[in-house]
Amino acid sequence: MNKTVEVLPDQSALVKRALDLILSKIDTAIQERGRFTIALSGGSTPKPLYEAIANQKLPWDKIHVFWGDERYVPPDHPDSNELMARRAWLDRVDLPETNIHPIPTLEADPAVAAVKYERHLHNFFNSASGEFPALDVVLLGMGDDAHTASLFPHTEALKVSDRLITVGNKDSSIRITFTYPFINSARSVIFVVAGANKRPALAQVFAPVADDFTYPSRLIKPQGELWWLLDAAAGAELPS
Ligand SMILES: O=C(O)[C@H](O)[C@@H](O)[C@H](O)[C@H](O)COP(=O)(O)O
Repeated sequence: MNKTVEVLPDQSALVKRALDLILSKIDTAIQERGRFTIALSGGSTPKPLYEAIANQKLPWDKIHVFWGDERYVPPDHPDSNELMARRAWLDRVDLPETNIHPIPTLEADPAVAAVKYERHLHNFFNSASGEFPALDVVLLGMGDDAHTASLFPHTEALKVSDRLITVGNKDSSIRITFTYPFINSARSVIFVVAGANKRPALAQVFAPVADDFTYPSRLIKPQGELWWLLDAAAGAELPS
């Protein structure tokens, strides 16, 4: 694992750095493999980043967008990560609809939706059950409880290591999420974290010893690149 931690002076510098890093990953992926694959995170932090990506001139037909997690709500629900990304980015560019791979959230049983998404991923990457295909980038946020994607502290989703996709939960609200081994199969995992409220969780995630199930972002140890992009409010107290 090749880990890089960068603390940027403020949120706009954080967004600019994340944009530049993602643009470089897009160039490399398209040069090397003819396409770029990214899994998006939800929440509030990435919205300005998605808006900034939408302002770029990019080979949209070579870019494929997935989601690393999703709230189990219809795609037109205000809490939907898909809706946020479409409004901030995808609806504003000529990215073909066939390049947008949302997590299904209309099945009565979320477990069926998880299996469907996993099957879709295996078909897209031409991988077999039991294999963990590598996306070019998995973009992650981190909650103030050190959760990432929808891998929340002390939940069953943290124990799933033989699937790509599983059902998660934040208290009683159901989520669909990448498993931590699938996140770790990415070529690059990029955390974008802002705000002083994230400091205590970051201290635990970066501590030499702490419980992974209490601080799930500690489980993210990709064999590829691990980037932590933080604003000063979040990263000020981290040991350099
Ligand atoms: O569905 C979600 O909410 C996200 O995928 C989640 O993992 C998010 O990244 C963190 O909760 C941080 O959220 P903020 O960026 O809003 O702090």
